[in-house]
Amino acid sequence: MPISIDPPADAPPPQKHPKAPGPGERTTPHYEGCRGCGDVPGSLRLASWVGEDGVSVHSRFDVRDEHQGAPGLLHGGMLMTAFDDALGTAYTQITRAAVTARLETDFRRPVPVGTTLWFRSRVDAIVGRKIYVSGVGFLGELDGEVAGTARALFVKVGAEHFLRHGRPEDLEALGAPREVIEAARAGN
Ligand SMILES: CCCCC/C=C\C/C=C\C/C=C\C/C=C\CCCC(=O)SCCNC(=O)CCNC(=O)[C@H](O)C(C)(C)COP(=O)(O)OP(=O)(O)OC[C@H]1O[C@@H](n2cnc3c(N)ncnc32)[C@H](O)[C@@H]1OP(=O)(O)O
Repeated sequence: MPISIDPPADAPPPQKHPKAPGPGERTTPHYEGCRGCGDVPGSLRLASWVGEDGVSVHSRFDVRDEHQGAPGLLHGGMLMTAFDDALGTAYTQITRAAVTARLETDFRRPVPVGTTLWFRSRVDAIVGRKIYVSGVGFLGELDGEVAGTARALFVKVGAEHFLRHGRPEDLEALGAPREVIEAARAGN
């Protein structure tokens, strides 16, 4: 039985981080090696901007041949990747690193190759380490026909999460401080 990811009704509205970009500005990838939003081979190259309200985020994903699952159609897992990244980008405007604990996606319309998918994502609540985020994906234009919807729970983690489970060389490429990389190499 999955644990509920319904946001608590009485949680205060999330406030954007003071250093986050303002309305209409492009967001930066959370990690250049990310296959969702980084500028690397195999990436979906999701691009995101802060919404008019300064808190929500909208994102663009151009669906290409390499994203097919069935002939001429977007793979469902690729759509989930796009949602994961779009929803993740929404929370990074508000708070520090967190990882996806649960991601629920409803697939409402098939998405043909050549489509531009647009997403609107917002943080619904933050309670302790738990970040509740939801989003909608639209065919062709923001607020166009709905291709899918998603909800996610992200759980805040510290640097030790990446040190313990990731690879030192990736931390190095990220420009992490020397002591962080050495600790990772030593297995601490
Ligand atoms: C040093 C350099 C650092 C560099 C950082 C660079 C980049 C940052 C990276 C990413 C973040 C940035 C942006 C995000 C953008 C894009 C999205 C991509 C994100 C991903 O692609 S990320 C990969 C996939 N992801 C995982 O690889 C997670 C694997 N997993 C775990 O690592 C653990 O599972 C963890 C940590 C999640 C929890 O473990 P834990 O031991 O810390 O905490 P615990 O289990 O106590 O859960 C705490 C509370 O969350 C509730 N909870 C937990 N899981 C739940 C579930 N499934 N459903 C409902 N509720 C759940 C519990 O019920 C409890 O709730 P309560 O406190 O109320 O009891």
